[in-house]
Amino acid sequence: MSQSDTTVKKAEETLGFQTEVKQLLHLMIHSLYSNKEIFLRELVSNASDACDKLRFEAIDKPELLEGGADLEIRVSYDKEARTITIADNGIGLTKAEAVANLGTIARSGTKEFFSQLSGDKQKDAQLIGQFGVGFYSSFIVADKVTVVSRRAGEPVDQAVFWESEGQGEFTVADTEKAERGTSVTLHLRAEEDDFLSGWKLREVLRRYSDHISLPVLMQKEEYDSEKGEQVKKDEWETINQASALWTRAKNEITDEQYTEFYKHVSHDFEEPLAWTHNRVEGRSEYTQLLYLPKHAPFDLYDRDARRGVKLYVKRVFIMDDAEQLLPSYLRFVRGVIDSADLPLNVSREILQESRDVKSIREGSTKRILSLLEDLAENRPEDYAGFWTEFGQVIKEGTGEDMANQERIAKLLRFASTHNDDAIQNVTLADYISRMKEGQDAIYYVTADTFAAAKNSPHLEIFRKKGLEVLLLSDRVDEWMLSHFRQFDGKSFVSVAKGGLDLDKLTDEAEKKHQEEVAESLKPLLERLKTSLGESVKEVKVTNRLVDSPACVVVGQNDVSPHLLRLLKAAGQETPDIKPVLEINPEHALIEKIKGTEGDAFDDWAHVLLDQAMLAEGAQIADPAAYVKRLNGLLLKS
Ligand SMILES: Nc1ncnc2c1ncn2[C@@H]1O[C@H](COP(=O)(O)OP(=O)(O)OP(=O)(O)O)[C@@H](O)[C@H]1O
Repeated sequence: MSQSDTTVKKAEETLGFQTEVKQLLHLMIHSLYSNKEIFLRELVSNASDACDKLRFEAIDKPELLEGGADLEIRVSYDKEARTITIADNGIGLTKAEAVANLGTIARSGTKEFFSQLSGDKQKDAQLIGQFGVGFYSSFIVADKVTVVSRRAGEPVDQAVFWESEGQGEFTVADTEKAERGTSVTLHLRAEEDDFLSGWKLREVLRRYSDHISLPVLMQKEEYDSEKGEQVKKDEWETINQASALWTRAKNEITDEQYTEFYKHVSHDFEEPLAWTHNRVEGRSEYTQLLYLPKHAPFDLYDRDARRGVKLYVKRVFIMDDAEQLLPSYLRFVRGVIDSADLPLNVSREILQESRDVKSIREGSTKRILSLLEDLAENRPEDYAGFWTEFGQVIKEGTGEDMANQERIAKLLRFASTHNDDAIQNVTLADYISRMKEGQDAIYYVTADTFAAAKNSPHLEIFRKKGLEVLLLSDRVDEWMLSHFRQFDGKSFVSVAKGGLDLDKLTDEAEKKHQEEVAESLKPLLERLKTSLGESVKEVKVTNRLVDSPACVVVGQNDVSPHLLRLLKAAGQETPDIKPVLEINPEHALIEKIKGTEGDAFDDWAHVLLDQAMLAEGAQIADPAAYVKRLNGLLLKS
């Protein structure tokens, strides 16, 4: 007889799953079948979290322990009924919590997650893994799941019964439960008999629960020669090490255990990229076990996303997502920090002001930076993968963490004209080692896209002179450069701003020639300014162009056009900055314009300006007028 048949049930009602749950269930059953064992990891992980939560709540309310402080997880199976049960004596669920937590997904990033699914099983399995499968993974092997739970502190008859076949709906009812905590029973699908074996369950559970600090128990078994099979005994035995992984000595922990622990704390499906495990003594005493994930979560840029690491105080779980323990630009780091100094009743507010937390944050930041430096140095391919996933967030660190700015700067990777492709793999040290004699600045161009940066007319003279330019097209770049002005004594200089001083890189004969040309073009410059009026601040001759007839630049201290566009897109007020039009005296079009008069000259002047704006990636004030003028000129030529 199965559990649901024997349980007292009152006020039974049937409710529908949230649409997203239905979608997730369907996808999971189809995509994760080859990883079906993970349901055990997820359920044991939930049971362990539930015990952690109880231990924490019991600090203030010891009565919640109801006299039983030994927290544990029991796993059993029933061959006849074809069920597996995972039971914990943790915090438990009320009926309302069961309906909310086991019927919906209320998580940031849910929408992005569903929009990224492709229908390709392997890719989707990867994505689902990153998203976190949790409790619902039970349905990979079960065609019915029954949960009976009582929240710690509630009376025996205030327990909840929850059951579902994982299709569209679930049933909830009031019931009774003598022991506090949660018991999850899986009614296995016909083809899942493998799991109905003490040997098989032990094998999988050892792998998935060895890092958990709570004991995981199973009934002892003995071979009965009369029956010719294993028989269960009344005695239970602990099948895992049951000591918190981070408290063990490094040399006693295998990579597999580190990896499993990561999956437990991060809810990630994949292996971590790297980790660092240290016991820190001195001003502040704590243990840190911190991991770098391989892939960025969906909600890396979501303000409400969960971030941060788990905080323990003397091995007692205190809170998830303790974001104060690491700076925001390291928000992707997962793991555990166990402090020996903080009080057990520490709150998020206290964390914000605590000196111990400050020293933990500083220490942990340094450890992560060392881990990244080590990765960059010794596992460059892995670092390249890391950079693709998290590089933009690391760039935030240049402004957020001034104390470590130099170390962060060395971790940065850029695209540049040296390779001319979008892969960000140039370090600032690489750039500096290739600087030309007389060059004292690090040149860069910012644009909305890599293509716009790479094809910017501002780069022409740099390409001609063989000067390398960083090609910046991440949203965070402008922000970064507003905080990060120098590296190794060299300033960052935008190639798109006025006052570009290439003097030292130009020889005397060339300079003389430029001066003569500029002098001879003075009348043309004045005519252009008169024709363009208030649309431009000034018209000048430039030596920065090679193939293009003209470009627009802003003053050295003005906001760049690219930043202006970002600000506008973000709905912010923007200063009204008029560009300077710079013309290329060597270009055939400029030669041609010189000889025109009247309306034709006006048309040329405006076409020149609008083209320069377009090449910059800017919008022009009157596109229709531009097209009309251009067509007129084309017809005449
Ligand atoms: N054994 C349990 N005891 C008490 N509450 C539980 C238990 N199992 C699940 N829950 C509740 O149900 C919620 C949903 O669980 P689920 O495993 O789906 O997601 P999760 O653990 O929060 O996140 P993730 O998807 O990242 O694993 C949990 O957050 C918890 O509140």
